[in-house]
Amino acid sequence: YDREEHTLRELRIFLRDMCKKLASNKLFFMFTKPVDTEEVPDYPTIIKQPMDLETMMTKVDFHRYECAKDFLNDIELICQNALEYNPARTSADKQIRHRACSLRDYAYTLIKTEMDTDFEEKCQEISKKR
Ligand SMILES: CC(=O)c1nc(NC(=O)[C@H]2CNCCN2)sc1-c1cc(O)cc(O)c1
Repeated sequence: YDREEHTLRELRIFLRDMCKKLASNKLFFMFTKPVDTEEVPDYPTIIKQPMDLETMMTKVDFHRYECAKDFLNDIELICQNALEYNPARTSADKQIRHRACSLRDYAYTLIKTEMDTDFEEKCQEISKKR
């Protein structure tokens, strides 16, 4: 099996583990599933590109991520969406913004500490060529 496909398979295994770790943290439960537009009808009028951890797990399976950077871009999207949808100075909005920033920092740190730098560089090289 060619070396590049082996590298990308290893990346998918790593990213599924990242998704699982993030989604299993109670702090991030509100980011684990798509926002329910029945419950929150004004959400799609404000947030044009929704993202959540379950959708990210599906994207891993559909080979939509070729490097950790692409994965972290979607984490960034989850975070930005929450900051945009919860701008108020109320404690409710502040807490959700804090959770969103924690998700972002936790994901970056997890990847930085658990992923080999050379491996990510190899993935980015493959991604650039495709
Ligand atoms: C993820 C997110 O951005 C989100 N933001 C919310 N904001 C509010 O409820 C603020 C908005 N300003 C006025 C006071 N309420 S609720 C919510 C959410 C929580 C869940 O448990 C599941 C879910 O799908 C979405």
